[in-house]
Amino acid sequence: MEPVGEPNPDLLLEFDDVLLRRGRNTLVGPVSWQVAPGERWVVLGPNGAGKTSLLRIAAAELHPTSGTAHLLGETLGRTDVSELRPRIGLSSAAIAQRIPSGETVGDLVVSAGYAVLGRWREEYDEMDYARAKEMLTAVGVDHLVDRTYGTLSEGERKRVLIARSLMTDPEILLLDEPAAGLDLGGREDLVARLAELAADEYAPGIVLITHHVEEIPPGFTHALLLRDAHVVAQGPVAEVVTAENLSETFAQPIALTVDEGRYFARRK
Ligand SMILES: Nc1ncnc2c1ncn2[C@@H]1O[C@H](COP(=O)(O)OP(=O)(O)OP(=O)(O)O)[C@@H](O)[C@H]1O
Repeated sequence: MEPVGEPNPDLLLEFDDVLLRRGRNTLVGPVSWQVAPGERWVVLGPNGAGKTSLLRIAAAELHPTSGTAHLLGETLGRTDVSELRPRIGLSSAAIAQRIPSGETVGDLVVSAGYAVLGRWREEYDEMDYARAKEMLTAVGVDHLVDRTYGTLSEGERKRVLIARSLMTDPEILLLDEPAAGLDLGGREDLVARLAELAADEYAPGIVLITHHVEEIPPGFTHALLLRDAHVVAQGPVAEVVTAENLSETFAQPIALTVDEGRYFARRK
């Protein structure tokens, strides 16, 4: 076996030749990737490119088949992931599906601090609820605190999930397609909130997955483009999100417009 290097304590994520296989399929990699504090990354790629699989490794939910994944100064496979996970904020469709529809928004956000879905046997104190309210305010849905999750619109749900993933004051925030299923207004609203979060110097490092360049919030600093499990390009967003790189990533000729920090793409 290759010797495993020590993690760099100054990085949030450090992937060295990370490869994920299931049977004969390579879902990810090999990917070498580093995310430093303060960076805001967007991971872009077509359906099936391996984005969610990559994010699940970053969330300590999957271990690489080979290569090394260091997360928050720990090495996957050598550390207790139950201690690592509260330090990682994750919002994904898989989490959303597990939420009981009768759960109130307040309880749902507060329970993140206890790494459980549903409040069931736990009792939370006022400080927890005050923090939950703060997180809901940060994404503009504090007025929904007493509503049940099942009664929320898709856009409201997405924002509540982001508030939930911020509850533990994570060192890194991982958002898997937060704008999926939103209408134009909902998307624009979410992009604006994420741009605010990106500009907040106290916000954690952020990795956001999307299929659409229109969903890249202004202020995001870096991009990684994935196609067929491979990295097409990665680095500073303006250098990476280009018509040429997008054409290669999506396997068709793409024209790109950049306007006031926003990106717009169409097929040529
Ligand atoms: N357990 C598994 N066994 C075999 N193949 C899998 C498994 N899980 C995922 N895959 C395949 O791996 C590939 C990457 O999946 P992944 O969900 O990471 O892609 P994605 O880029 O997030 O896609 P999408 O944009 O459609 O959500 C897909 O082709 C998927 O079918």
